Amino acid sequence: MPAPDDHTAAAGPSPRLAFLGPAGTFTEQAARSLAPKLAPKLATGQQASGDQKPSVALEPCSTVTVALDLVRSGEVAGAVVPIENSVEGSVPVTLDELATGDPLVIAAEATVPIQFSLIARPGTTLEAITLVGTHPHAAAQTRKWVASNLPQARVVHTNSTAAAGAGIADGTATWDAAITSPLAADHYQLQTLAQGIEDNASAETRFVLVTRPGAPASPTGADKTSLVAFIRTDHPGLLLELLEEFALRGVNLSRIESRPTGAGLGRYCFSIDCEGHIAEARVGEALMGLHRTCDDVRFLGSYPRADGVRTEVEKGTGDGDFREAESWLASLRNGD
Ligand SMILES: O=C(O)C(=O)C[C@]1(C(=O)O)C=C[C@@H](O)C=C1
Repeated sequence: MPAPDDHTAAAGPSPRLAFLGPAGTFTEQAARSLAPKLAPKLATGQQASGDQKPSVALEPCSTVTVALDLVRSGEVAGAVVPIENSVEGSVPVTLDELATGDPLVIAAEATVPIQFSLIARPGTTLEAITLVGTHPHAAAQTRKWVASNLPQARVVHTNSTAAAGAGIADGTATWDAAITSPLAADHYQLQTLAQGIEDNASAETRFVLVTRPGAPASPTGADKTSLVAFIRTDHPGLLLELLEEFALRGVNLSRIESRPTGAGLGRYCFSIDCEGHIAEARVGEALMGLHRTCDDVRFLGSYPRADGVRTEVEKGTGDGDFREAESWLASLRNGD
């Protein structure tokens, strides 16, 4: 179990929220914004009147796997982990952890704009840097800047961006500089050698709040549903059939990607986000269709979209349309 940082620790009965740490990760920023969703009454870090502790205690973890295992074992109420970056794509470890092991669900999502800084011990010059530490997603998002400004340097991957900064601060790092969030420089008392070094200035990462399974929050009209479909047998048109379950019911997909199941070469599952809530008929019917035709469907939660964009319900696919069609069918069956 990682030691909580002093700025995040809290004693007593506060619910605990794990996140990919250490302090200063982008995930910590997301965890702070998602914490109120775990304990809706009080926000993280907000001191209640008198001596009361912050409502949610943030628990930095060394990896996504460690954070999610703490949720599975019940040691924490939830975990915030990165799932998708607008430049580098999905975070495979998160998709795979959610697709396997004891079931977990997504309760909420948040997006964080991503800007990177190059940080090092005070006095370090760009010319002196031969090794740079950072998270693989951050390395991919700063590749061009590093090639132009640190052509002599090699990049080594760390568990998170802040872990690379922490390593320099505590003297355990083999690297001379770290690519981190701008906040990490202050936290680890390192010097910012360059800021805004991201190759794409509008990059953002989506983070999810993961909990043990429970009833999803009520529909808001601007929701997303996540699931993993494990196919039965590979055959021509399989992906088309899967997509048809959604298309026929007017359900728009916001993400679909195949991931290996680990059972052998060519054995894949599909990780899917679609617009809408499982409580809505068209989404429920699409899931039932998948349930009938797939080997297994893992429901990963229905939760409000971070961007608040309301789902456009196509004509003929609203809950009322499904109800009307059902009563029409019943009347035919009853001979009315
Ligand atoms: O290392 C961090 O600071 C993280 O929060 C992880 C993470 C990621 O997994 O993509 C988050 C956002 C950035 O894209 C880089 C790294």
